[in-house]
Amino acid sequence: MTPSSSDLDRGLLISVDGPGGAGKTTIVRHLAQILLAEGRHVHVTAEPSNGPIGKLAAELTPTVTGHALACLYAADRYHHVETEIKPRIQTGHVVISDRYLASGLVVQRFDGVDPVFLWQINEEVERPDLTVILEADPDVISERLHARGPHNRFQSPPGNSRTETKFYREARTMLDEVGFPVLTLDCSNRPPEQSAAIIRDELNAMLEPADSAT
Ligand SMILES: Nc1ncnc2c1ncn2[C@@H]1O[C@H](COP(=O)(O)OP(=O)(O)O)[C@@H](O)[C@H]1O
Ligand SMILES: Cc1cn([C@H]2C[C@H](O)[C@@H](COP(=O)(O)OP(=O)(O)O)O2)c(=O)[nH]c1=O
Repeated sequence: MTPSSSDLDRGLLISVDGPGGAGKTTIVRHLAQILLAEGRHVHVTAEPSNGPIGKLAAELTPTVTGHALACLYAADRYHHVETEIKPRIQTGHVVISDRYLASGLVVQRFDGVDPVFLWQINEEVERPDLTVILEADPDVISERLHARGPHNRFQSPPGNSRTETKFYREARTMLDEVGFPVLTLDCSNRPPEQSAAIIRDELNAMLEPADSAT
């Protein structure tokens, strides 16, 4: 489907979450290229953000755990929304965030934080127009992580990919309950450009009813 000119001017927030090594950063890059080629204004961002709280969260992730780290990531998310995400949405950009709310509902569970607490500290953040949750066979993820190298302490222990997939499924259930649009995408066997094209198609399908109603 070809987007209309009103689609191209509309600011949106898309988040891409999923286990470390699933392919988030790679797919975000391809999605941005596709949307830019269609004439959209695109802004790619990530969490932890580049702002002061994001930098602190990244720096403290190896040593700070549990509720304190969960609150730090949530604080970064609110600051990220106010200083970077909302201003870009307001100027008509499609903002693509490599990790966002769904990661906030999942990662700190490895430190034993209750998912209801995680929801409560995140529930006022900007609602994404589309939350993409990547899934991949845990053995495929382990291979990709092994080849790339783990980025953080949550990715090293064996079996973590399997647990993380389960946590993301539970996060999806929470997001479904509050009516957030979620696309779960298995990217075990798909090339990343194909996953990006599926996300673009989902986005266009979501925009269609809004446009035809005007
Ligand atoms: N669909 C894919 N098929 C094969 N390898 C992939 C695919 N997507 C990503 N990779 C590779 O897997 C590794 C992890 O990808 P990355 O995008 O960094 O994941 P994430 O951001 O989810 O941690 C990288 O080396 C990347 O090149
Ligand atoms: C957004 C977010 C990230 N994190 C952590 C997980 C990772 O350690 C780090 C993001 O690292 P990153 O390099 O993006 O991991 P990957 O690309 O392999 O997925 O931030 C949290 O612990 N909680 C959060 O809410």
